[in-house]
Amino acid sequence: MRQEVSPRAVLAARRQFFQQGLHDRPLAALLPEPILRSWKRCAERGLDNAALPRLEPLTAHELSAIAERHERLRRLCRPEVESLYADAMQTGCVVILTDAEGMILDALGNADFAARAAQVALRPGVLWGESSTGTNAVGTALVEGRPIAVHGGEHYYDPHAILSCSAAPILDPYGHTVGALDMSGPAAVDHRHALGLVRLAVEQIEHRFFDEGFSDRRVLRLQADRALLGTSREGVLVFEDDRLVAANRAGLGLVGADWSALGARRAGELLEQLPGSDGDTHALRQPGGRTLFGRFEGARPRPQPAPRPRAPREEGPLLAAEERAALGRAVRMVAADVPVLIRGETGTGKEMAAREIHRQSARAGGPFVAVNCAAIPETLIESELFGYEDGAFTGARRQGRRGLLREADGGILFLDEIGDMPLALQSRLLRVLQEREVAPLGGGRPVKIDVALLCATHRDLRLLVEAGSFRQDLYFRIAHYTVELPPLRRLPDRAGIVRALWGRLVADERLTLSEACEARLAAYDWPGNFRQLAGTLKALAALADPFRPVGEDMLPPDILAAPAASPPIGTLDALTVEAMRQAVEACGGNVSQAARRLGVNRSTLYRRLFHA
Ligand SMILES: Nc1ncnc2c1ncn2[C@@H]1O[C@H](COP(=O)(O)OP(=O)(O)OP(=O)(O)O)[C@@H](O)[C@H]1O
Repeated sequence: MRQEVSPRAVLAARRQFFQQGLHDRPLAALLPEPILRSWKRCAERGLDNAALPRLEPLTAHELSAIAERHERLRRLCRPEVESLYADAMQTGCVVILTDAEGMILDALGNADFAARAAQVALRPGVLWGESSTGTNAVGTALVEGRPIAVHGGEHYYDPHAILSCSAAPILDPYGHTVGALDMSGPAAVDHRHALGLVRLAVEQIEHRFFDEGFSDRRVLRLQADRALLGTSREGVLVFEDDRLVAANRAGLGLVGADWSALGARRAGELLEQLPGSDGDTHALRQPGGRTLFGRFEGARPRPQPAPRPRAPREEGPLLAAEERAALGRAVRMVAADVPVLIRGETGTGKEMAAREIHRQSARAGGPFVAVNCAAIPETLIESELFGYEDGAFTGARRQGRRGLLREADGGILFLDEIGDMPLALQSRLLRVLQEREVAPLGGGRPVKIDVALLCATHRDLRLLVEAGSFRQDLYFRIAHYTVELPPLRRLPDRAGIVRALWGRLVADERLTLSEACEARLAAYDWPGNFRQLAGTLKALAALADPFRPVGEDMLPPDILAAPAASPPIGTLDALTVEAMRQAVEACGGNVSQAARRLGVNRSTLYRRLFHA
C-alpha cells in the first residue's frame, strides 16, 4: 500500500532536496522510498529540476516506424487500453502505452486534459524514461520494475507537478519488461483508484500473452480459489520437458518462486502434487496443508508453419566434432550391452544426447523410457521403476503396474540424475543389471528383460561414492564408458551455435539476429547452457519484428552486463549502426548530442536506429 503524502510534505521535501541539497534522512519521513530513490538517481545524472526537461519528440515518420515495431504489444494491450480509455474519459485522464524504454506509443483519453498534457509533452513520440524526463510514473516504474504512482510535486521536474500519474511495467512470459501502461490526470484531482486499475489491466495483458505461442508446451493453470481458475487472476506456469520455461507473476507467487526459476526448476520441485493430464481441474495438496486448484492444458499439435518456413529442420543435438565422435562410440557400447554414463552441467543436453544414441542404435525401433530420479518422490520411485502386483499396497491401482523397467523392454532406459537415486534402490537396480530380470513389488514372479541402460548426472559420482551416498559397485557397473558434455562456454564457435540454434528454433526466416546481438550471445557464459540459450532465443524471437534484426537492446540485462566480446567483423553497414547505438548509449540516451558527436543529423540517427 502506498503511503499517503500531503502536498505540504512534498513541498517541504522539495525544498530540502533541491534548495538545501539534503538528500537523506529527514526526507524519508516526507516521501515514499521509491520517489526518494528516483530523485537521487536523477540528481546523480545531473538533471536540473528547475529547467525544462530536454525533449526530442520523434517526427511523424519516426513515430509510425516505432509504432509498427511494437505492433504486437499494441495489439495485445488494445482491449485494456480501450476499457481504461472509457474510464479516463470520465475522470479527465489519459491512458498511455509505452515501450520498454518509456517511449510513448499511444495516448488516449479526455481531450481537455490531453491538450494540457501535451504542454508537458505527455504525448506519442516523446520519451518518458526516467533518465531523460526525471521522476515520473512510467520511467520510474520501468526502473523500479513495479507499479508506482507519482503525484504532483513528486515529479522531478517542476513543470510536471501539474500531473498525477500511475504506471505499471508489462512483463512478458519470460520475465522481460516489454512496456508500461499508465493513467495520468491533473494533479488537483484525486486519482486514488488509478494505480489499482492499471495494475489489473496489466495483469490481464500479461495473462493474454499465454494465448499465443505456447500450444506445443504443457501449460498449467493454477489458483488457490477455484472460482478464479480460467480468469486473468489465475497463475500460469509453462513446462517444456517437465521444466518451467515461462510463467506469469501470479503463477510464480503461488509456488513461491521468482523469475530465476525459469529454465531451472522442474514441475515436481515446484508443486508437491500435480494435476493429471486429463484437462480436468484437480485439487492439489501442497506443503502446510494448503490446497491449490489446477489443470493442465494438454499439449496441442504445433500451429501451422509460419509464412515462409525454412528448409526441413535438423533433428538431434548440435555437437562439436569431439562430442559427435563420443556419441558414435556410445552407440557401439550400447550394441555391446555396456551401460553408458553421460556427464555434464545442467542443460548441456544430456537427455538430448541419450535420445540421439537411441536414434542411432539398433534399438531405435524399441522404446526410449526416460526417468528423472531427482523429480520422482523417493516413496514413488521404487514402484515407478519396478512396478507392482495387483493390490500390492494400499492405494495401488487394482490391476497393478508393469513399471518403467519392463516398459523399456527391447529399448533403452535412461536414468537421468542417477546421483539422486536413494541408496536402497541402488541395490535393487544393481541386482536387475546383474540378473537381467525384474521382480515387481508385492512378491510377483521375476520377469526377464532386455534393456540397455544410459545414465546421466551433473554430479561427480566419484565424490558421492567417497561420501557414501552412491554405491561403489553400481558406479563401476554404470560408468564403464562416460561421455562428457562440455558446458556451452567451453565450446568452440559459439557464434555458429547461436546462429544454428536460432535457425532451428525460429521458423519465420524474416526474423534475424543482428551481428552485435549475436556477438553478445556468443560472449555470454550461459550457466544454464543450451537450455538457457534456447529459452533466450525463443524469447527474442517472440519479441522480434520481421525485417528488423534483433538488436542488443532486446537482450536481458544479465547478458548485457557481461563483458562483450571483441567487436564482430561485420558489414560496414552493421558496424555503422552499432557505432550509432554506442554513441547514443554513451550520451545517456540523448540522441541530439550523439548525433553531434557523430557528425550526422538527428533524423539520420533515428532513421538508421529504427530501421536497422
Ligand atoms: N546439443 C544441443 N543442441 C541443440 N539443442 C540442445 C542441445 N543440448 C540441449 N539442447 C536444448 O536444451 C534443452 C535441454 O536439454 P536436455 O534436457 O537434454 O539437457 P540436460 O543436460 O539433460 O539437462 P538437465 O541436467 O537439467 O536434466 C533441450 O530441450 C534442447 O532444446
